[in-house]
Amino acid sequence: MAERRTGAEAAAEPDFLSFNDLACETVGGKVIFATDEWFAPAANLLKREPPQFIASAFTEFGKWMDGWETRRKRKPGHDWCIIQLGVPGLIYGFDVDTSFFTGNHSPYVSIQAACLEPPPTFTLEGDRTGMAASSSQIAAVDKLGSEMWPELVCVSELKPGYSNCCHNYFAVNLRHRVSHLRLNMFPDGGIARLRVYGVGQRDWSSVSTNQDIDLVALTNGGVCVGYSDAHFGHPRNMIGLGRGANMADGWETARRLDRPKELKVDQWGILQVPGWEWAVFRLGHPGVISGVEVDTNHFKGNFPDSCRIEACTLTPVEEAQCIRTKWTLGKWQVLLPPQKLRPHHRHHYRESELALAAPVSHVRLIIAPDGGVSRLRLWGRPTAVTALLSQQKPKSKL
Ligand SMILES: NC(=O)NC(NC(N)=O)C(=O)[O-]
Repeated sequence: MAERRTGAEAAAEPDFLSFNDLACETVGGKVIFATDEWFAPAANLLKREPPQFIASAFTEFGKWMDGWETRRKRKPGHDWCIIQLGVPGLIYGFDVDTSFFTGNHSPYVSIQAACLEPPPTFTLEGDRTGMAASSSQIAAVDKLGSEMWPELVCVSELKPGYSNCCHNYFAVNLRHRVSHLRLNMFPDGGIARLRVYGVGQRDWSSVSTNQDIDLVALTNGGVCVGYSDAHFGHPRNMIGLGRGANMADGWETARRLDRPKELKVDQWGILQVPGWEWAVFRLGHPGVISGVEVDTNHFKGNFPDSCRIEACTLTPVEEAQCIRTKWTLGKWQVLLPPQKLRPHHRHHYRESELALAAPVSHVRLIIAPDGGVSRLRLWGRPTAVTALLSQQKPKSKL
């Protein structure tokens, strides 16, 4: 479902919301332990879809709620759960979303983190509504010592889930790889979603430099670091796992208002328009790109007329400067020259169609004039970072 936001809402949002949700069920995130799931199971915390409320929905345990909701505690202690991230990595911030929990939201939370190698093997299965942790689950989870994990969010008050204030954002400063979280609610109550915004960190030592890999995939550490418009869908959706589930699982901009009243095309059939939309990604690892896929899956009446891709190499300091200046600076070179696009179609571009054969660290997808793209795949080989110091040369003049 598309999340439609007002300009004021977007302006109040922290920068870390552009990063990937490392805990989402669609990237393999799962809840492996929860003390109590009486009213609604903890697995709901990681659902991709925005929370919903169905006034008439009840279960045999109480009101059906789209989140994690425990029973009103009548004994000492508090409720907590352990979440295994789908993509281990660096965490920049959280959104503890209490949507629709009013009168039953958790008043306080804290979040602790650890990097567990190898990950614990226990898991929760099936519909857990009405359940509580069994003694064998408690014995298994006790071995993790999660009570002592470092705190990323100290005990903090939550706002109830009224539509204008249901997001509780927490920025994180720790720069260590995290694979597991412990979410504590004090003392009990409900939380609709936990979004864990960060950048995946994979172990590149196991990847051969002769192996083609999708360098921009979120599972490989790719991340969106800027965009012009995300009205109906955020560009980070394009680097998610597998094919897009629906239109909401892609990048979709608003219709541009500067489109001419009467449209004209050039000799290659590409629309002549004054404006375009763009999204910039940092690759999970710098590399030479030898194959591109632009997938307009589900975008049938709203696919872009054309796209092109540019690339460059940036140091972290240069990237920070570009972000500060909203990407008005840059040293972009053409990777994929303008291409006419088709609706609901996977477009593949081979090495011979690409214009750059040097290692790059960042790419910019440009669509004209506007529209939706479901997935962007950039196949290539990771290069040693030292290779980036060699000069980038365009393959041919375009
Ligand atoms: N009406 C309610 O939501 N009550 C209870 N919660 C659910 N889900 O039934 C509660 O006491 O927190």
